[in-house]
Order: sequence, then C-alpha cells, then structure tokens
Amino acid sequence: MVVSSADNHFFFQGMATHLKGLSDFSHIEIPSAKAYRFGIVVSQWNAEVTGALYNGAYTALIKHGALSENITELQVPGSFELTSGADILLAAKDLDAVICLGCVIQGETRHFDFICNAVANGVTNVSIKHNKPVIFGVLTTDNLEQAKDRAGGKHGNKGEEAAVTAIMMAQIKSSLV
Ligand SMILES: Nc1c(NC[C@H](O)[C@H](O)[C@H](O)CO)[nH]c(=O)[nH]c1=O
Ligand SMILES: CC(=O)[C@@H](O)COP(=O)(O)O
Repeated sequence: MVVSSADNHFFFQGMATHLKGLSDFSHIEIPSAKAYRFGIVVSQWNAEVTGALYNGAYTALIKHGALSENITELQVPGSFELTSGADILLAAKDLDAVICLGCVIQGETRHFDFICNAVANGVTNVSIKHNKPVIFGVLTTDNLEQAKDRAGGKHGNKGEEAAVTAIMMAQIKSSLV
C-alpha cells in the first residue's frame, strides 16, 4: 500500500526476496479481498511445486477475506500455456485479478529461456488486453531445490506473494475506476 506521498508521487514499501522473503508482509498494509473475484491459472508441470504455490495463493486470498466462491482455478499443461489460460479465463468470467502460477526449471537447452520470456511477455500482454491485473507468479529456477525453497520453503511462497500482489492491484484499480 501507499507508505507516503509527496506532490502526488506515491511511495510503496518494496518487497524483496533477499531482504524480506517472499511471504513477509509485516511491513505493508494489505487491503481486504472480500469484494474481489480472482482467477488462479496454475501449470501442471512440476506439480509438486505448483501445487504448493497454489495452496499458498489460495490460503493467502482466504486469509485476507476473499470468498471461496469468488476464486476460480484453471489448470493448464505447462507454464507456456499460462498466457492463453489467463486470456481464456478473463474472456469467460468477470474477474478483478488473475494469478498465474508456474515453475520453469532450467534443462540442458535454451528452451527454458524461450518459455520464461514468452510467459512473462504473454502475461503482460493479456493484462493490457483485458485491462485487468494479471500477476506473474512463475518460478524460474536453476534447479528443483531453488523452486522448493520458494514454494513454502526457506524463502517463503511465491504463490502467497502473487496473491497479495493481486489483492493490492485489485484495490488500486477499484480505487481509480
Ligand atoms: N520444461 C518446463 C515446461 N515445459 C513445457 C512448456 O511449458 C509447454 O507446456 C510446452 O512447451 C508446450 O507448449 N513447462 C513448465 O511449466 N516448466 C518446465 O520446467
Ligand atoms: C524448461 C524446459 O523446457 C526444460 O525442462 C526442458 O529440458 P531440456 O532443455 O533439457 O530439453
């Protein structure tokens, strides 16, 4: 949330992994999610990790007041399909924000780079197309251990971080519309 403002320049307390962890929100004010409808698009690749990301995101939304009936889940095969999954969901349902969750782990080839770039750019484009917040909750790691550390491990849960971001963006949009 806004921490301070001067001359209409709004300053937000930043979140940073190496400083606060993905799930330490003690330094920011999180609005109620009760009024908002959320979609969660989750990749089935590396399901052990993406399942933990989903649980983190869902739990965070409920913790901050979201109603279970206002949370729609859509599973897609891989992170590359998160873009089209978010597009399909936003075209089908009236949502206030969509969270995209995936886990891309480096293999032997440059396929990793193409997927990560495609989904980052794709999610951004879908957000602009629909004029709705679409949150990039995709882990892009060197190995499975790094992913587990960020899906409920020592660095927190990126799914939880993405859910908090979705709530904040939904509130920002609703306050300006
Ligand atoms: N290697 C990973 C993939 N690969 C699959 C792609 O996401 C996509 O489904 C395929 O290229 C067909 O379009 N996906 C992940 O989510 N994580 C990976 O590590
Ligand atoms: C990110 C990927 O698609 C990757 O897991 C595929 O592995 P590889 O690059 O060895 O084919």
